[in-house]
Amino acid sequence: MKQMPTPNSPLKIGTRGSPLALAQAYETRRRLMAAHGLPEAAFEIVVIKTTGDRVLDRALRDVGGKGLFTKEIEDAMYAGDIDIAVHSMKDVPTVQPDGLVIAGYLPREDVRDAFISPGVERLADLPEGAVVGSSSLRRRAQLANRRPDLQLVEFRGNVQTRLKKLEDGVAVATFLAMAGLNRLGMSHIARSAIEVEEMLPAVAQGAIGLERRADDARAEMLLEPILDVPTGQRLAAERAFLLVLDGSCETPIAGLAVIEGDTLWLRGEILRPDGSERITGERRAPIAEAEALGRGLADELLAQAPAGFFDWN
Ligand SMILES: NCc1[nH]cc(CCC(=O)O)c1CC(=O)O
Repeated sequence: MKQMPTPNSPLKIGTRGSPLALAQAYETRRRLMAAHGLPEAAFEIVVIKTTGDRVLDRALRDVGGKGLFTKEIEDAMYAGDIDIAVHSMKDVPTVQPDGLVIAGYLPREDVRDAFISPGVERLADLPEGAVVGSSSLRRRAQLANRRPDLQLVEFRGNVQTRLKKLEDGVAVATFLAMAGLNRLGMSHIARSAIEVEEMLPAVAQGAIGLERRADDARAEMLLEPILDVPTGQRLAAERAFLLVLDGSCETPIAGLAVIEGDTLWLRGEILRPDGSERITGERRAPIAEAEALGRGLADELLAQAPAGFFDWN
């Protein structure tokens, strides 16, 4: 007998409370309802506040530690307060906590970064010395590398806060993931999408992961029909790459795998935090060798990086 959720015993879906996190949880619920022909009441959305949500006054890399957006959610999963957790995979550490597994992923959204500016159409059109806002270490390093003339200022907060800063002239442009904008129905605020050849995205950008307890047979059965296999293959290569480099969302590492027939094509990049140096590479391998592909490319890049490459200087 399959154990389907009922209004008396709904499947509890844990998420952060940000508008993007909620949109991702609703999308997950919508897909589960459609896949199983179940009513909305079979799924309960439970909002959890994380350290990353509480700390708004500092750049997150100064708070320290990994998983600033995931730890409290995982604790709720252990406690049984939630059954599955919906994550932006870009923010999920590569080392999985004991007893929890990423069951798989929803179909991946646009992987590109968005260029957002009231007055400038494209990244390449920014005038000499322009002030741009970003708190992402990856984007800052990539911009400093490509355009050493630009002035970088810290930009945190939600989309509205950032747009207000642009309106107030604090900076002439900023950057967000296209995926988040699309999921929020806000793609119109992107002035243009930045092609991946111009700015390689973060590992796992645009991918939503679904986590569950390793021994939860009901959650496993319910999630199975909504998981996207190609996204899983791409993420396997990208996350293996990231694991070797020991990075997280807050290190200057970029990586993107795409599928070409039965082959995975992985591009990767590491930068000095100040953008003064960039090491790139690419490799192809059969899909079945996704993890070896990721590790191999990471080793190749690390072999070219002098000691202290990731240190601040
Ligand atoms: N680090 C925050 C974060 N985590 C995931 C997304 C966007 C959505 C995604 O990549 O799936 C964002 C914001 C951003 O980079 O604009």
